[in-house]
Amino acid sequence: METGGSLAHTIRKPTLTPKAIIHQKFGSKASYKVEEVEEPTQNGCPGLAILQKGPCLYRCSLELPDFSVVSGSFKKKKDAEQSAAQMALEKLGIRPSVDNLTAEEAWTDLIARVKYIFSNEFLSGLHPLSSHFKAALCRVGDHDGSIPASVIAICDGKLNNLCKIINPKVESHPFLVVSYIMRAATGLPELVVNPERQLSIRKKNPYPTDVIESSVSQQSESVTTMAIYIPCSPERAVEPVTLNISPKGYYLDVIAQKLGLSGANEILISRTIGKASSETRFYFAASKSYLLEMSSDLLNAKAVKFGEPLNARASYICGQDIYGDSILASIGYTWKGQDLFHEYVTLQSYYRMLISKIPGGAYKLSREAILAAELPPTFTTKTNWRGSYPREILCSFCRQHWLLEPVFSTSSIPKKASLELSRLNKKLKVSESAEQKVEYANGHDTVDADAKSVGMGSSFICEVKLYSKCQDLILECVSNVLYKKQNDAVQNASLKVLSWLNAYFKDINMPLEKLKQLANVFDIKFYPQNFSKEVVSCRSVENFQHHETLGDKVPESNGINILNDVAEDDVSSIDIEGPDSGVCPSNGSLLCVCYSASLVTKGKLQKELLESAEEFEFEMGTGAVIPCLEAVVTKMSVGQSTCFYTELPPQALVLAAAKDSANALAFLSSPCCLEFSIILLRVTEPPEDRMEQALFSPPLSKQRVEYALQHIKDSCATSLVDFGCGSGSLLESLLDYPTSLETIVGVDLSKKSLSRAAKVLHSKLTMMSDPDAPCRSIKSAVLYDGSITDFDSRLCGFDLGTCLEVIEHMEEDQACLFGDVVLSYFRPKILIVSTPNYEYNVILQRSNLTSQEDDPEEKIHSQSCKFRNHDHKFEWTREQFNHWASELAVRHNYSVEFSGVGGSADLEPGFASQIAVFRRVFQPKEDDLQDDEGLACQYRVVWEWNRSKPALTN
Ligand SMILES: C[S@@+](CC[C@H](N)C(=O)[O-])C[C@H]1O[C@@H](n2cnc3c(N)ncnc32)[C@H](O)[C@@H]1O
Ligand SMILES: [Mg+2]
Repeated sequence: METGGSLAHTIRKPTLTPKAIIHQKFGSKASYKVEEVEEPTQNGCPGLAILQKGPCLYRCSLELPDFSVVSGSFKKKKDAEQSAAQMALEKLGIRPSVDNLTAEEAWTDLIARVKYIFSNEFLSGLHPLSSHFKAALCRVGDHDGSIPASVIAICDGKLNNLCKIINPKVESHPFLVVSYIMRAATGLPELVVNPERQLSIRKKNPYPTDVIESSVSQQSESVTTMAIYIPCSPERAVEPVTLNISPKGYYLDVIAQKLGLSGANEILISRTIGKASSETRFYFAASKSYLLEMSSDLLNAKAVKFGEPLNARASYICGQDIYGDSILASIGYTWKGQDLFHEYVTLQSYYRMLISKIPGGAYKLSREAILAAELPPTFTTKTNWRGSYPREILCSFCRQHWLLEPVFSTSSIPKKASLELSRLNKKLKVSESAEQKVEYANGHDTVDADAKSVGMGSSFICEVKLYSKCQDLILECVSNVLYKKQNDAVQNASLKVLSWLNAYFKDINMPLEKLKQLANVFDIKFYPQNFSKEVVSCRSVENFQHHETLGDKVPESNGINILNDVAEDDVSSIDIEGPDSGVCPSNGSLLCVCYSASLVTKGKLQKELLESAEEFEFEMGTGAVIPCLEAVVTKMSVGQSTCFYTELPPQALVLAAAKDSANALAFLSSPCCLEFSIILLRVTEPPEDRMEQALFSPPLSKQRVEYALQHIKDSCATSLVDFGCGSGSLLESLLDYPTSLETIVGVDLSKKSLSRAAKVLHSKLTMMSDPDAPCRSIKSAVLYDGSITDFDSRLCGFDLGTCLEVIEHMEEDQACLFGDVVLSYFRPKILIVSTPNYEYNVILQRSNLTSQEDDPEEKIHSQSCKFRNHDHKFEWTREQFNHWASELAVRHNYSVEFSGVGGSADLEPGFASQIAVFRRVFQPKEDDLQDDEGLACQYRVVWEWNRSKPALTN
């Protein structure tokens, strides 16, 4: 025997203290603070208000970029520090560097542990492993306590840790633990390792009868559970199997039998899949040559070579190499008691495990909308995000792929440190914008890093790093975007990593170059070698990434119009049922739909429901659902319903969604497609509108209308043009009041909004045709499709121009361009421009927070505020707005006055909506206007109404 002998030349495993590991990982970013704690002594004096002084103890708080920990109390400062570091390591998921054992000591401990496991004392105790012994002892005539070594390997954490000290390769080759256990048992005189019995170990002498009688209480009922058989050959289908375990049977024997083996002793068992508490594992035949490995050098024991080929599907799900045919089952003994725990593993759960390996799949599962949901490319707001948060998904991804917990480091940049900031800006990748401005992500929640315009509070950037269990860096993501909230920075950085990983998994054969390019897009730097070693454990996997379109393309004549892409024309052909309620989705609004997705054969003869939801919420315009669904709902208003067809998604998704996998599989054998039926139940306006309605009476939008109305009255205006009229809310409201207006015009570039505006204006104008209607003065109304930064001579020289809550929806340079175009070419007598006052957001948010969110973290950051609507490209402070408007007025010979609605000018922080009223200083001659520009007709009339001939004009 050469047990232990080969360790004589052992090199001491360098053992790092927790503090040293923290230092390696965080350097100066880890800050320790030790404080004295005076713990009151317990010598008891009830009612005494003066604390008794006890011995002086120390407590250490360790602050890391992403979190902090506080140690317990220690007599020595350095112990407190080490303890805090240890706590931090545990939080980071870094395995404690155990008890600083050398490999040699660990080997001695391991032998002792194996010996203990076979003791009488262990059998009568409560341990998942002793439950195995008890069950195995019940096998007819098997009183020698024979047990598979692989069971010991999976059930005993202590042994596993010791093996890792002996040989770190155990981390990536967990089956080596079996070899070490076998070898330890071989050296113990009281145990028998019988090569005939493969990987089993038994006691030389049976347990004493009294010990068996006192500890073994037979399971009284038989257990039936479902498992999945995954053949090694990818050509053979994955199938459900039933495991029947009789009261006298040992479940591992039953599994072995299903695998065509003689008994439990021939089985190898994988580590658990999914949650740490799960009992879901793979079972497969141990290689006959397994024992041969035992003769090799203890320290350098190699991964065992298996005779059978790799089972690609099983290995992919497990993240550990599985050989030959295998069974996936969720069964075993736990710490909770001696009863056998079991759960059904169905075909559906198999496919769910398969898709959960991929970030996009994990997201779909968290939304319980496998066929409808997509992982959005950007994190918008906590209130609008549905499903697991990106950070959560990333953490579970790392667990699934056997990596360390991701390490997040956020840094905050205080507003005062403007110098710092601009320096940092230069270091960061700067967007195309000419100014030194950090790129906006999705236009909201990010901070304009231009030092002058940083509002309040500080801003955050976040860096994420993924490490292998051996602490090799796999990838890092350093985002160049500043966020006002720490959480947003973390979520967005996580999402970048997830998006990149997702793209990779969807196209696993992507050339390295392309993968690198994609990484650049997501601000990711990855280390291809480490990445492929850890994440790409198995390349040849079926299903999720392969888009298997079953059957042929459908001939149109089948009456099924399949939405292949989401081009406007494609979607416009679908039939929408129900009256138009006028309540329509817009980007940023939260939609609630009721939907069902079914497999239908292409002749529409048969249908199988796959997935349905009575209420499914998503944020519009963020890519949170499959593109077809998003495109279709833009055509709908609340209360309407529709039905559309898409090509089949990858088979794994269909089967993960299907409740009845057998039926779904039967369907998939003939050409079919997916049918979605949807009803649009609700549209919740973006937060801006929600806040405006909730906090102002009358609502801010109404106050803006009234403000414009006052100017119409004061100036006796006869013509009005509403720049960026949207759905025509201002124009429509004006019709409710008697005014001097004769011509009203609206311009917008959203066709959808314009058609809505046309509908409401048309019905109101025709309904109000009686001579007493308030709007009887109106002679004509026109809606134009065009951009307000372009000039159109038909809108020249109007009495009044309005541009309400529009400029902030344009890029800042476009807003400035609009200012110049409108005052130099259109030249209305009066122009009213409104836009949010950024400084007012604190107030909106505060009320919003107390009413909507109870997240303490949010509250802490309530001082730092975001834009009101994620479609906003900027929001100005009063100073910025005044600056823009005053300079503009001077340039074009206008005067300007400032005002607003919501709040008051005299009370900080001013109005909620700030307004500039420009007045033309001199009257140009009619000719001047025309001559300057000639007849430019850049806008397209989309709707027109004339009182004289209303019927002719639309
Ligand atoms: C928040 S809505 C305001 C609508 C309306 N003024 C109101 O107060 O209800 C902003 C509108 O500006 C429009 N818009 C943005 N940029 C535009 C441009 N360059 N030309 C025309 N309209 C534009 C959008 O289509 C949208 O309808
Ligand atoms: Mg707005």
